[in-house]
Amino acid sequence: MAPLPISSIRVGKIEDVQELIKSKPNKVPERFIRDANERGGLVSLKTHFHQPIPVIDLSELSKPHTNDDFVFEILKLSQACEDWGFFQVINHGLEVDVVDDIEKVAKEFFEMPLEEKQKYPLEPGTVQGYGQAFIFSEDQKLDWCNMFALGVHPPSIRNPKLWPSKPARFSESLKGYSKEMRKLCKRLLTYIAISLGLKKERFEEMFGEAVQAVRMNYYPPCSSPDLVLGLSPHSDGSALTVLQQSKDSCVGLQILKDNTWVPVLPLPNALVINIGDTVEVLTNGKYKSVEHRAVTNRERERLTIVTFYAPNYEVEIEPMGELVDDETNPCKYRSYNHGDYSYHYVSNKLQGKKSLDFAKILN
Ligand SMILES: COC(=O)C(/C=C/C1=C(C)CCCC1(C)C)=C/O[C@H]1C=C(C)C(=O)O1
Ligand SMILES: O=C(O)CCC(=O)C(=O)O
Ligand SMILES: [Fe+2]
Repeated sequence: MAPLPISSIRVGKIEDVQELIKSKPNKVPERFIRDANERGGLVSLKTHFHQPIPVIDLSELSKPHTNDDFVFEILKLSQACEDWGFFQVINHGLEVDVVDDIEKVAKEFFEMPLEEKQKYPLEPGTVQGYGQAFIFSEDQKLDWCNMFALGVHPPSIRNPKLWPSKPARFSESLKGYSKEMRKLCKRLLTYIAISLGLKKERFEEMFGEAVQAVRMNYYPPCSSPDLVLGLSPHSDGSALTVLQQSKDSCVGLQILKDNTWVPVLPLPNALVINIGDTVEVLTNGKYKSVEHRAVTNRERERLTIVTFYAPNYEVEIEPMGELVDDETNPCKYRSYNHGDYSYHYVSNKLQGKKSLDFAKILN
């Protein structure tokens, strides 16, 4: 995936949010203040009383496929993917140490002095390094977030200059974590295949050597959370995304359902999974990538660690034949190369589900 021509991109000064709040400004700088139509929006209050995002128990899915519990959980999974595009998984079997450790090193990374973090800069037009991605003009609003993103797998997408030497355990920890996340994504894709009535290896066989990237998002507290956004609304370009929220995380992630922003309440030891654009295309829209965003908190910081899992850049993507029917369910997306989609995705600002227009067949 070729980088964008950096010289043509003028992004103006991108202030580091952690540094900004150290000076305790009495007003949020203009560049972070969202237009009225982007702020707040309708937020569902229902979630304050019950938990609407489906919860999938992976221990039920470890049972023999003929077991009623397995079948019941697969049905729940299929409903979750169809109706929400999001679900949380519990009893995922990930070692506590692996999960805790990445959180610790990520925290240590963001707590380092700015000069240290700036040794790994995210250059305009790229998506790896420390800073803000998806900024393409001087008047584009900024997210109330510092992020650090790295390509992890295959090793050819790694930029070794951006893998930090401090904290000392960072690289080891990230490699160990990514290995476990890769296993989890492969496992989830087998269940998703089964839930669609496909053979369980269907996605893996198609994906080749899957691309995997990690993005660590650090949202400092904001004195006027209603004026800013932690992360702009978007859907993920991946096939599947796994989001880990730090132990003491407050609510921050919101998903757009029926025109309402629904907060995702963090569950202890759970991971949030969402369907990315690639699975939406492969399933001909049966499972949808859902628009989501992050909001900030007046008093509390928030840290999330996000894994994007996607097909190899060489792979041709199109709705799977099994899920298309010329009469009853015609093909809604054209065929394209996943490397081209990745390039398209990272070359445009985050703007809801706009990226997918790349693939939609418009009638
Ligand atoms: C800041 O980065 C992102 O939010 C992001 C980028 C992911 C990537 C890297 C950090 C390294 C190279 C590969 C890749 C583009 C995946 C979001 O990624 C989405 C977009 C696509 C496409 C995807 O698969 O995940
Ligand atoms: O931090 C969050 O809650 C959301 C992160 C996210 O959507 C992303 O990094 O793609
Ligand atoms: Fe996302």
